[in-house]
Amino acid sequence: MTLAELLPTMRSMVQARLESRVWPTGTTVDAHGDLRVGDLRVAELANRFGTPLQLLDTTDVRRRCRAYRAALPHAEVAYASKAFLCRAMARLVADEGLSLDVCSAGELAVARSVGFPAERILLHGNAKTPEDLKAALALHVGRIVIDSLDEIDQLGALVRDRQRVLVRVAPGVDGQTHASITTGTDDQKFGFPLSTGAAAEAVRRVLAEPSLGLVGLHGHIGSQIRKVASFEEATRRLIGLMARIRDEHGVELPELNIGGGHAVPQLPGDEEFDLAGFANRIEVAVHDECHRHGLRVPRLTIEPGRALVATAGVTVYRVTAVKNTTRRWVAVDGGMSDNPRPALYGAQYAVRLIGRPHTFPTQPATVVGRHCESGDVLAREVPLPHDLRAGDLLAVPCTGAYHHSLASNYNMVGRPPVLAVEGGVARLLVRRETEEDLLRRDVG
Ligand SMILES: Cc1ncc(COP(=O)(O)O)c(C=O)c1O
Ligand SMILES: N[C@H](CCC[C@H](N)C(=O)O)C(=O)O
Repeated sequence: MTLAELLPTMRSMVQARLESRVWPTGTTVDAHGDLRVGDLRVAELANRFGTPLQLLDTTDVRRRCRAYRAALPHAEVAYASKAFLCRAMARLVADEGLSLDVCSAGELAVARSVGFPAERILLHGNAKTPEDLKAALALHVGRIVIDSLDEIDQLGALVRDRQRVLVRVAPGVDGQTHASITTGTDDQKFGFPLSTGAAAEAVRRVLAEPSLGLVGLHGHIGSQIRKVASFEEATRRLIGLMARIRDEHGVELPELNIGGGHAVPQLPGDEEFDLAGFANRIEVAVHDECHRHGLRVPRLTIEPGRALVATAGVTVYRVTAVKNTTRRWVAVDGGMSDNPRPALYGAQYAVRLIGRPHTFPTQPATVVGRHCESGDVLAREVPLPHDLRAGDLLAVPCTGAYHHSLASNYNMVGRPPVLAVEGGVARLLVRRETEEDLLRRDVG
């Protein structure tokens, strides 16, 4: 055996695979704190591309796309692009044979720029603007998901030929997640409640609009939902409404879209979402309910966002200051402008020192950002080495979904770059936002 052949084996002997569910598959770390993602040294990438840096392990994304398609071979899997979108991501999703859920003319523009098959695009949104609707119609997107009675009139007036639509229903199911990402209950802004008769009324109005072709119902009950039973219950309720539509209008709808929202582990001890159990129980629920009502089985669509990209993302920060006052505050060069989730949803993160060995015991630290808000906290009281100091690198896993897409320019800080890592090769997907970028929009 040559040395080159032996090297991978020798490396794997000293590198421990990070088994934790929050890192991209195959992430390793050695005794020197050398973290490798996509077979690349993260500390080296941080030095080369600067910090904060958002890494996306595209092998991990592909693996998850394939796992979803394999688990639900007869269903349509549409990636909820709000979780993270750029051209490379849209191309990857297209290559993997998934459909795409977009929410604005902007997201549509990204999809269009890479020639994403329009037939496989769904347009969502509770407040679609005329520009959103016109862009979707100009591109001939496959389906538009209607979210208000106003939209029925607005869309009806814009459509030239005929547009296939779904009606978004709030099925009255509480997925037991954070209130700000709960969308299945009656008292929130998305969709038409089932319980009040609003959904049935919306269906009547759509059917009366000759330019709209109603093909199905849609129900997305929220995000970071752990229990399969919540999806099952929503599915059963939506099929119940399909049966009533058949009875009242003589129309059997061919599509049922139950949205996304599958939880991902945020912290190392969190449970993994039971995808196989979900696939099995939803299939059974669909068949049972359809059989009970004498309905033909509709084609199922699901719309995972977070579940496809969250775990593929790792953010790297550099420590700018360590301050011991009431507690140990560790300040980094990013913060709520690249990750507003702790402030918005109380989201929790694991944090790891990388790039150097540490022999000291850990001690609780609160990792804060650089922004002018006391709520700019990335992780509260997490164990970090006792000797942590300015200049150190910290890696935060599970930052692939709703990080770059929720990022802002608060305090005129440019958004971080997104770097794809795959099989030892790094590829810049989105470059760092510069001061020049920020000033370009300021035309006054
Ligand atoms: C209509 C719709 N589908 C799917 C999703 C994806 O949710 P998640 O990323 O939790 O899977 C969302 C959330 O933004 C949504 O609003
Ligand atoms: N729009 C999604 C939730 C997005 C949650 C996301 N913004 C996050 O950071 O968790 C929904 O309606 O369920």
